Amino acid sequence: MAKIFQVSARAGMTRVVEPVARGLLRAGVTPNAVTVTGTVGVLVGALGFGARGHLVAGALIVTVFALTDLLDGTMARMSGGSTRFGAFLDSSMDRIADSAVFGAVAYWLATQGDHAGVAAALVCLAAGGLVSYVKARAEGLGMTANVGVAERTERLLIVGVGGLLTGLGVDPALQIALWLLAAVSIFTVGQRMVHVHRQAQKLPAAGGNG
Ligand SMILES: CCCCCCCC/C=C\CCCCCCCC(=O)OC[C@H](COP(=O)(O)O[C@@H]1[C@H](O)[C@H](OP(=O)(O)O)[C@@H](O)[C@H](O)[C@H]1O)OC(=O)CCCCCCC/C=C\CCCCCCCC
Ligand SMILES: Nc1ccn([C@@H]2O[C@H](COP(=O)(O)O)[C@@H](O)[C@H]2O)c(=O)n1
Ligand SMILES: [Mg+2]
Ligand SMILES: [Mg+2]
Repeated sequence: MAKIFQVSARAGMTRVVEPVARGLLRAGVTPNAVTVTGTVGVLVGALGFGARGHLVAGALIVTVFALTDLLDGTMARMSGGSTRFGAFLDSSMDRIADSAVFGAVAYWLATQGDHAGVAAALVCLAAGGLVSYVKARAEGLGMTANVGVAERTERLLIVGVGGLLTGLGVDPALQIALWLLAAVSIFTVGQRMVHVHRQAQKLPAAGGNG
């Protein structure tokens, strides 16, 4: 279901993303520059606006710059230059951006004295990081873990809608979104671990490596 949403959302964005990607390449911009710029933009939106309680502005800025994540890979593929370093940079920058988003939300809730909300944001931060770690570790061991109800796009959308609604005065939308996200993120860790376990059972035993 989550995969169907991602694939169709991505297909819908292609018409916008491809001409922009072509234009940027023509202007001499590199995919890595887009990856880094997108992350800096998310940091500004999350830490500069979201953390200070400007939730609507924060959510909108984060959305615009998070969407540039679709551009870098498209540019790399168009220029025939998808690189290992680019893939590493893209994933690493995603973790920095996600940490800033949930760190900003936790910080803002702390300034409001909402300790339960802070706890929910921290669970989202840790569980979201685990979702990605499990996949990275599985891929490092030659398996896959590209499954789960709460992949990155879904996680950003849930916190984004919650932040936007709370920013517009619909309380406690952000807190509800965070607890929901904490639950589905933990569930996704489980889904990925089961997926990896099934693959590992069919493979010969590894020598060492933890
Ligand atoms: C303002 C909020 C209101 C909500 C309005 C939403 C408007 C947004 C409009 C449309 C949504 C478009 C959806 C885009 C669909 C993209 C589908 C897709 O395939 O995305 C994949 C893409 C690239 O992924 P990568 O392969 O580069 O990344 C991988 C991924 O990170 C993996 O993560 P994992 O699943 O494992 O955790 C990694 O494992 C892997 O290493 C890595 O390579 O992903 C994206 O492009 C992300 C798209 C982001 C979509 C942005 C939506 C943002 C919405 C709200 C954010 C607001 C945040 C709120 C801040 C609040 C501050 C108070
Ligand atoms: N700077 C970059 C960014 C990405 N790539 C390649 O694209 C893949 C990710 O594509 P998305 O459209 O999902 O961002 C990534 O795995 C790399 O192969 C790149 O080469 N350089
Ligand atoms: Mg990308
Ligand atoms: Mg990315």
